[in-house]
Amino acid sequence: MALQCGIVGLPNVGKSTLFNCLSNAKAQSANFPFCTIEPNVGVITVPDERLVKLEELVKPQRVVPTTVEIVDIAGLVKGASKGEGLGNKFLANIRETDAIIHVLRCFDDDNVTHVDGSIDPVRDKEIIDLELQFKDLETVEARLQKTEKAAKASKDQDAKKLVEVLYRYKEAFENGKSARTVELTEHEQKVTKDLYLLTNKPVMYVCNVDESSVVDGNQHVEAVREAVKDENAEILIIAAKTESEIAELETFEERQEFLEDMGLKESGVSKLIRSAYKLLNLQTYFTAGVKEVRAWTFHKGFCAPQAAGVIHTDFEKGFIRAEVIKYDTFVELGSELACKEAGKMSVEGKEYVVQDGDIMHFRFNV
Ligand SMILES: Nc1ncnc2c1ncn2[C@@H]1O[C@H](COP(=O)(O)OP(=O)(O)OP(=O)(O)O)[C@@H](O)[C@H]1O
Ligand SMILES: [Mg+2]
Repeated sequence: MALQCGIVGLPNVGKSTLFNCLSNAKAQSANFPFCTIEPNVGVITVPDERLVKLEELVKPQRVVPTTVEIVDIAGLVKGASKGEGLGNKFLANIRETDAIIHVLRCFDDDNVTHVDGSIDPVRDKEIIDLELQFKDLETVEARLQKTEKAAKASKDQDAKKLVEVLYRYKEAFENGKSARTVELTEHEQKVTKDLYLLTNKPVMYVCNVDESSVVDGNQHVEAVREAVKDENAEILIIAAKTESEIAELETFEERQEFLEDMGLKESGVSKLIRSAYKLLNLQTYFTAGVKEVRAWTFHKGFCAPQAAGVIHTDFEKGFIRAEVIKYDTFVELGSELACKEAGKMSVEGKEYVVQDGDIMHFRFNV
């Protein structure tokens, strides 16, 4: 279930720099547009304080965190949807991701070229949005051509519904709006599921700023905030270049000191990883044995057997029940045994919807 977040933006806005801070794989970062051509994929550990706490309490032989995949995609330019600047290839890369981290250049630096000659993140965002919308319009029109006639002639309600939604999408794109602004009922979602529209993917924005703007932002960040205020999307302010320098420091203490000097408690990329995880609609449950304390990723809304299947398919097939302790209770009482004795371990069946932070023990039979 490896879901991916793609880092998207214009060329030279700091995507690879950000990716480098995230991953140990050093993506090539340089001051010329189109430095990245093949997408770099990083499997990135999700920082989770709960895991640290559980380690203290359980003292296991090892601790295994959960991960999220992030892909550094090449910069898109105006005309990408028409194939400009290897646009089609890069758009295909975006289509393969499950969510978008849209990086916006919010730093002034005459030494770093901007493809459009000036710093204007709102304009930049619109360029990217437009290209993605153009591509989606193409997808929608192609689908209409294929299905419209047949849908009209048939009694198939799903097909009719599909055509109706396709027209709503078309109208949105023609008005410069993204697919995610079109609200759909459950049925409508079902019939349009296989469209895989680019502008339907969840999005968050990263304002890439200079070191001095990292706490309070700057006028570019303000402009972005204003421009996306109706999107209900998260905005993170990160000084990617500075963070990439911090990432080079040897020890955790050195890195922490540097961050504190900047006025930060934790690195921007740490926040970013957690936000990416949330954007993908992922949550974590734990297993906490003396051999191993481990974080597991599941989709929000998974029932216990599905969540068990993340560990092993046998766990799902032979699922009998799950024993669940809430994280806060575990920390409060200090051990599984104490929770059991206090009657704080619940026994749950197939219908149980697993919650973020649950400490799980699965009973199964194969
Ligand atoms: N916050 C920042 N302040 C100043 N310079 C920065 C900042 N972030 C990145 N840079 C610089 O901008 C240049 C471009 O960065 P990077 O290669 O990461 O861009 P990119 O978005 O990956 O570009 P491409 O689309 O061409 O792959 C590099 O020289 C990098 O050091
Ligand atoms: Mg790059």
